[in-house]
Amino acid sequence: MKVLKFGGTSVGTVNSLTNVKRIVEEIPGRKVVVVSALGGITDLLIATARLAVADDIAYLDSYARIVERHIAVIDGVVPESRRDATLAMVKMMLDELGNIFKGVMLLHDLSPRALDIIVSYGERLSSVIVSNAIKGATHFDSRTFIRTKEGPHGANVLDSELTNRLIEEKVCAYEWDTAVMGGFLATDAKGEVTNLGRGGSDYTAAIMAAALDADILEIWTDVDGFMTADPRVIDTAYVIDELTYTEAMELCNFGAKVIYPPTIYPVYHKNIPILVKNTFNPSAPGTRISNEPPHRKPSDKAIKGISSINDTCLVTITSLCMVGVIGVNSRIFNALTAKGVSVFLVSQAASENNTTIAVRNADADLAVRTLREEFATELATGMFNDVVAERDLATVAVVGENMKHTTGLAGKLFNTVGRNGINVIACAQGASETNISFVIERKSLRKALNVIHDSFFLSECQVLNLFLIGVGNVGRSLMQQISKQQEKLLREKNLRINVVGIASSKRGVFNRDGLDVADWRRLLDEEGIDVTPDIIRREVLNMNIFNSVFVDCTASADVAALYKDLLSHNVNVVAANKIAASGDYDVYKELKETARRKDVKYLFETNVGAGLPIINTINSLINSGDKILKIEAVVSGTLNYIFNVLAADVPLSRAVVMAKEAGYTEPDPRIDLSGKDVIRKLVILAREAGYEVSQEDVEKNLFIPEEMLAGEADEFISKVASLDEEFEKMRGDAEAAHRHFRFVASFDNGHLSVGLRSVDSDHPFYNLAGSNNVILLTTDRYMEYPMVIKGYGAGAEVTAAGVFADIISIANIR
Ligand SMILES: NC(=O)C1=CN([C@@H]2O[C@H](COP(=O)(O)OP(=O)(O)OC[C@H]3O[C@@H](n4cnc5c(N)ncnc54)[C@H](O)[C@@H]3O)[C@@H](O)[C@H]2O)C=CC1
Ligand SMILES: N[C@@H](CC=O)C(=O)O
Repeated sequence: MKVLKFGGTSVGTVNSLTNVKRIVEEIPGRKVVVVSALGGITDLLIATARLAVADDIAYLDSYARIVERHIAVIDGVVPESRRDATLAMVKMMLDELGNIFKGVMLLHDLSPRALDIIVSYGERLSSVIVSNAIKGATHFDSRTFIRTKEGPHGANVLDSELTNRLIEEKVCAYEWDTAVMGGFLATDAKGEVTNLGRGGSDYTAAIMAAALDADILEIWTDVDGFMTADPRVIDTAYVIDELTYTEAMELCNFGAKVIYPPTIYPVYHKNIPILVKNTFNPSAPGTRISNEPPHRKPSDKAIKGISSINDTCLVTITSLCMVGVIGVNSRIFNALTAKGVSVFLVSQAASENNTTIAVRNADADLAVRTLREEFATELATGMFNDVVAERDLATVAVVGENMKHTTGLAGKLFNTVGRNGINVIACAQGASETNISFVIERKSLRKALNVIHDSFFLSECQVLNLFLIGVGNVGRSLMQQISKQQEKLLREKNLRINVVGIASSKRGVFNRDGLDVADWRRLLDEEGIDVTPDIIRREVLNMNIFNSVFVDCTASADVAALYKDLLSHNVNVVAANKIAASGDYDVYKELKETARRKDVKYLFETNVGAGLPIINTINSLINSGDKILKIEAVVSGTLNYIFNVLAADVPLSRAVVMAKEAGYTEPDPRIDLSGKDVIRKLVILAREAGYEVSQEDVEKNLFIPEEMLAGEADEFISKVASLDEEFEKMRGDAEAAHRHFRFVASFDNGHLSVGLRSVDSDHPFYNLAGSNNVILLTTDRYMEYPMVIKGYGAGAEVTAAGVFADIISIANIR
């Protein structure tokens, strides 16, 4: 036999009721159908009662809506043959209800008992309608067999013994094929109407399933089953196919509202499985909850789901005198129990110096007052410190039976949230190891849920959330590459590149759900806001999104100045911009140190040699114990290109324009022509090789007169033309002598220099075409034959590819 429970959304409309009718009528054999009130009716009943007691005549309109809703569904789902009889029954109940509202208004009295009676009409009405809608169904009035008694703090609790006996007498004793009854409803020993609490229809169904030894309890709702996390917060959350009773209990005790927590106890004792199904998608398999799901494998994910409470206050009691004193915790809990304060998390360090409890924000004042009263003497004598409450927090619970004995799980969990800048304020893990709960600031809840979901492979993919700053040559190329590669990375590497921010120097567009990079121009124009670097910083930090990467494709010092703050807030930084890595040494060190401390990345591989693997190679050599003794390099794509294209008919001024058009130069080409770009790169190389050097330490042998560099960038090209003749002569002489000009950077025995050199055909720099770069690294291990890295050293495509590689390296994919 099956017991099926249909919630308010399932019986809320003619359409959904039609589904219910179909689902039930297709089931062969005996079944019990438990229904909630029509969706929204319980709230409407309460609201109408409140209007009535407040003497507000608007209660009549509200009551009329209740009447209309019920009549409409009868018209829509009850077969014609039973429609009049059903209407008559329902109208009689609605008239009674109308009279009760009238009484409430006249008496100005809405006692809890009256309210219980009023809300009971929801299920009484819906069950009569459903029983008449379903072919061959028999209606049972659950008030006659679900019995409550008074529990702690005057609450109604199930009298299970009596209820089971009454079910035998009032239900089992009769012949029926389909029994339909209202959930939630009950009566007490005096015959007064009571109920099983909000959500109690699930509980009624579980009680029936246990009493009747059903084969299965089916909870029909409006979702496909238990999800790995709240899908409103995590768009990659998915339905869990199987859960144990413990896992389901842990999840729904802690925020997942799929089933009412007490539902699990009665069926758990009888080992009756629960199947959570979607009335609106009956073919979906749903979630099966049982003692030992048949398909569970040891290789299953350790974490089955995550749930959370967005409403937490931590109350802490501290004293150095608590150590070893027996009974402090017992006093805390007894005092709170006496006041009906529910505690859902407890944390006490082994030092016993303090006990922290988590309560709902609404209970916080009462909890603090209660504990201050309980420990009044200790507080007065200063033995105990004042009781403190920290509000506006959230609790996250990760749940899974496979967590048991999965070594390193808690470590990974806290590391993951910590790397994303989320501070864990309190935590608790029971020895059963099926739940790790921790408390964080409420504003970090979304980020925490996402990052846990992402990192524990509950999500089908890893996510990197990118802010792309700078939409010039490199930035645009990067967007094209991302747009082209996004789908493949997702498909083959389970890596989702989610661009959540794009900014030019003037406009920025930000959206945590992701932006279409292919459409960046329109997005900036139509949906963008005016930005400055400080606004960009605010947008990034306010979004507070997990696994975030700030990608700087500008040459702006103001943008580079944001890195420290971003890294401090656990935002990874990938920079094509060389300003930070080559500027003030202390800043460079601090950025690296901050990244290390915050366990995020500060990557700038493209700062030297664009897409060539130079910085990573130096890092690998150093980390494996090598020592860089000497660096000789041609690292200006622009200058190398210029010296390669100079010809009788291509003067210097033309070559500079060509380099700019090819996308090799810095936004301001004077940075290249003045040698500054090479100086920056040499400093970065030496620093990465472990030397504390600055741009001032570089000996400069430059070829553009200082005075030509003054003024505006645009004027520079026309000024350069005055050097054309001199350069043509130099070029002619070099050609005649079979020599090539190269602008060489050198680090040798601690000495840094840059300068123009002419090299002959024996020199390794002689054959260096186009904008190519070459780096010779002489190290302890590469002494006789230096390591050579050579290839394209500038250009939007290769640089963007290098930036992209830095970004991807932040994700843990292979
Ligand atoms: N082009 C190349 O071959 C290589 C370039 N790089 C570096 O990449 C960076 C970008 O170079 P390109 O794309 O060639 O230059 P670009 O001039 O084409 O692009 C820079 C972009 O940054 C924007 N920008 C400036 N200030 C900004 C701000 N405050 N906020 C947002 N955007 C801002 C500019 O409007 C411009 O669109 C530079 O730092 C350069 O040194 C590094 C390696 C190679
Ligand atoms: N302007 C630079 C670009 C790469 O860093 C160059 O010419 O090398």
